Amino acid sequence: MTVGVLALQGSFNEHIAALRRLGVQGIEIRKAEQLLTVSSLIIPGGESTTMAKLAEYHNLFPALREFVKTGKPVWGTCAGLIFLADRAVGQKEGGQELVGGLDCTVHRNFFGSQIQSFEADISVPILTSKEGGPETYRGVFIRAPAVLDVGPDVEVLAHYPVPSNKVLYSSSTVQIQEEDALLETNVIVAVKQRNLLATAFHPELTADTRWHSYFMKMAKEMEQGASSSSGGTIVSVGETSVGTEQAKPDIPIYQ
Ligand SMILES: NC(=O)CC[C@H](N)C(=O)O
Repeated sequence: MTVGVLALQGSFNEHIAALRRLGVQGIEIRKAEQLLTVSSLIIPGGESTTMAKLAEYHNLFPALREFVKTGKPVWGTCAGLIFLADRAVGQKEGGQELVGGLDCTVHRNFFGSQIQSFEADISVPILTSKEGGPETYRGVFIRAPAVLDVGPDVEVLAHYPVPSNKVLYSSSTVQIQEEDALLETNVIVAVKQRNLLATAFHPELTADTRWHSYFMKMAKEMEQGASSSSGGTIVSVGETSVGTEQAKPDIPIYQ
């Protein structure tokens, strides 16, 4: 089982380092044909308009769509979430191309501008039940998007409660109401739809590798489901493997 990391722009090195801490080798993907060499893919955070322009320039969109369509596991973080969404609002003038496949609408900069970036502990029951560890996960939200609505096949994995009077955008599911000013709105920040996983925050910038481990297990389960003859092997770096003791991080990360 080999993991590709789209390496056009953004935090692809940090994802590769997080995978390495789990003993998994991440392969940088810059060309369409390289997608044929990996069985799962991570689309990192960064700046989605720039990333889309680069993907367009390198004619990557058809191959990325094909990868998603064939049911291979893909995880989009932040800008990667925007890439995977079927619908996006708050885009720059002229819009931007999306890979799509994930039946949801995202708001590109839901939480505001770069200076409104923040960190918060979010409750992710599925992560705790599958990976153990603390009840909450430290989410790093950098000019983060959010999911405004989801289709029937999309599972919501995490919400971030925002005081309703701070919600900058309203839609059918995310609404601001004067009388609700002191109430909280549960904004969707992590979702899963069959082979697709998406988070509005940046797990690759924390020391906690549970999201990467969760994605690896999801990929492994899907691969085993797809081919009962082979369970797939993780390309290991050093002697560690998924779920074993973590090696010392080799890049600066938020603790
Ligand atoms: N940290 C991120 O990936 C930010 C994404 C950003 N909101 C965008 O439009 O691309």
